[in-house]
Amino acid sequence: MPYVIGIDLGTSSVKALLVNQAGRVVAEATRPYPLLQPRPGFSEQDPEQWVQQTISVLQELTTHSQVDPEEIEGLSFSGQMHGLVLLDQHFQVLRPAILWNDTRTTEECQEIRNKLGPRLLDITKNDALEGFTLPKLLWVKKHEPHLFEQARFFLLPKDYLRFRLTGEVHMELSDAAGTLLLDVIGQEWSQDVCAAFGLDRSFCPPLVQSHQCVGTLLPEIAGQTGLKTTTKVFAGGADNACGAVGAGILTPGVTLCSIGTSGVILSYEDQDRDFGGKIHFFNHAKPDAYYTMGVTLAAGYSLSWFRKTFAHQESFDTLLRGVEQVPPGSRGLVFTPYLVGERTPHADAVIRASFIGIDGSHTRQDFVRAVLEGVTFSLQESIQLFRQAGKRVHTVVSIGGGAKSDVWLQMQADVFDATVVKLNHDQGPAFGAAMLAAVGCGWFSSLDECSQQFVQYEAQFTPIPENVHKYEELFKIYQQVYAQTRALNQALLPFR
Ligand SMILES: Nc1ncnc2c1ncn2[C@@H]1O[C@H](COP(=O)(O)OP(=O)(O)O)[C@@H](O)[C@H]1O
Ligand SMILES: O=C(CO)[C@@H](O)[C@H](O)COP(=O)(O)O
Repeated sequence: MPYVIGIDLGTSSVKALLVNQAGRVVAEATRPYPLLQPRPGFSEQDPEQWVQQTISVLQELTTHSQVDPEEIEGLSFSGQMHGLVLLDQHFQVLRPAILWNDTRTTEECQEIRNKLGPRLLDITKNDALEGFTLPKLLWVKKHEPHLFEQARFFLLPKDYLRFRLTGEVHMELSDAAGTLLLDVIGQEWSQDVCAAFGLDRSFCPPLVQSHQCVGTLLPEIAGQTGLKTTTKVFAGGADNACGAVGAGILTPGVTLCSIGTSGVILSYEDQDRDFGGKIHFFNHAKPDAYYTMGVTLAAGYSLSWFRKTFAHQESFDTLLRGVEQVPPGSRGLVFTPYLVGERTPHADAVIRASFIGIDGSHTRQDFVRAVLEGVTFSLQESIQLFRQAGKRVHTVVSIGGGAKSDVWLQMQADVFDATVVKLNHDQGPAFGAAMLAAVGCGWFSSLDECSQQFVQYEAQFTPIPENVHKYEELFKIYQQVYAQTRALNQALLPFR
């Protein structure tokens, strides 16, 4: 039977899935890599680690799965968005990648808004936010001119990984949408934006569609991974676009909640819509389609930060043990997840997280539940924006590491007041990447057709009316914390 591989280059780890023609996951492998935080607000990774850990997960898939590598027809990618990988004329990486959750670029964002005015929204469909790629380019130009002088072009994380596996340089459309250099509706690099910031068009790599075949594996990569030089490589998509594909979000109606390092609420759009930059608007991995999205910067990261800081050797399952016994509201403890600043609905690089209401009787379980609740409230702020824009949010497909916990899934149903469903596997974006490879290989004529066979839901969580009511009250309290801690965090900034 033929197989495909989906690779998700996440922020905490790379995951790879081996998927058969019936859409079943027959093997999976994961390898972590560290987040480098040299200064508060800085967030970087070493692209070489992405490459080496990907080779390692592919090796594991071919070694442990018993599948003949000849039968693995193709592979594709999903990747953390917006990260800047700067390359010189010899394709050498010039500095560590600056990631999506890095907030050093507030000044550059203002410069972009000032220079482009309303054209920014017309062309790119988005506001200038610290996480996006263009502000990062301008930051390097200003603060590291000696490096910028050597730069010939830039790539995004999974596009760099694909380049290292194939030797071919491209950027894929759904990810290019998050650079602030793309004309999102025209689906081409914006000459206007490039010119406004003195960037030569050759700085932006050739654009490709998600399901497009861009080459095959380099001989040394085939040798190291156990795959074949004939394995076809398809472009792939932004992790949230791939998460939507993997969750079957290919028509309007159903909403996506993804809790990875970030947290995302996403909704399919079949045409251009104007949200005034309040939520992101990007190209989907499905041709000529789009999606809207609100982002919590530290969603799963809030839980992993808590674990690293207060329960270092424990698994997430152990950490979460007993939280179902804690009542909604964590006995009067509220957490806001602003560990690295925030995006939606408060685009604010200075705000930081709080626990409000700590009582001498609170236990660790209360704190853990408060973290889960705070992250979920933050996602509810995006759901509220969607509902205010006239969208009906009645069913939410939940994916990402956070969907591994049934307690968290039930909490999502109660806070969102919507039915929450989970997939029959726990790897949404990697599965979406595998679907792109399946369509690219010609197994299906479209992603919609592939989705009918591949996407299956396993469990459903319905809102518990009593909890919905409690969370409505608690959400009002949660929402006050941002405004009430803003000035305090401004004052604390010099001490960070
Ligand atoms: N068993 C679990 N229960 C609840 N949350 C979990 C569990 N395992 C992982 N997570 C959460 O998922 C996050 C990682 O999700 P993942 O989708 O792998 O992220 P990324 O794609 O950014 O690397 C962790 O930071 C953690 O908060
Ligand atoms: O910045 C965004 C979306 O705009 C993030 O969603 C990144 O794409 C990272 O994703 P995860 O690693 O959390 O899946």
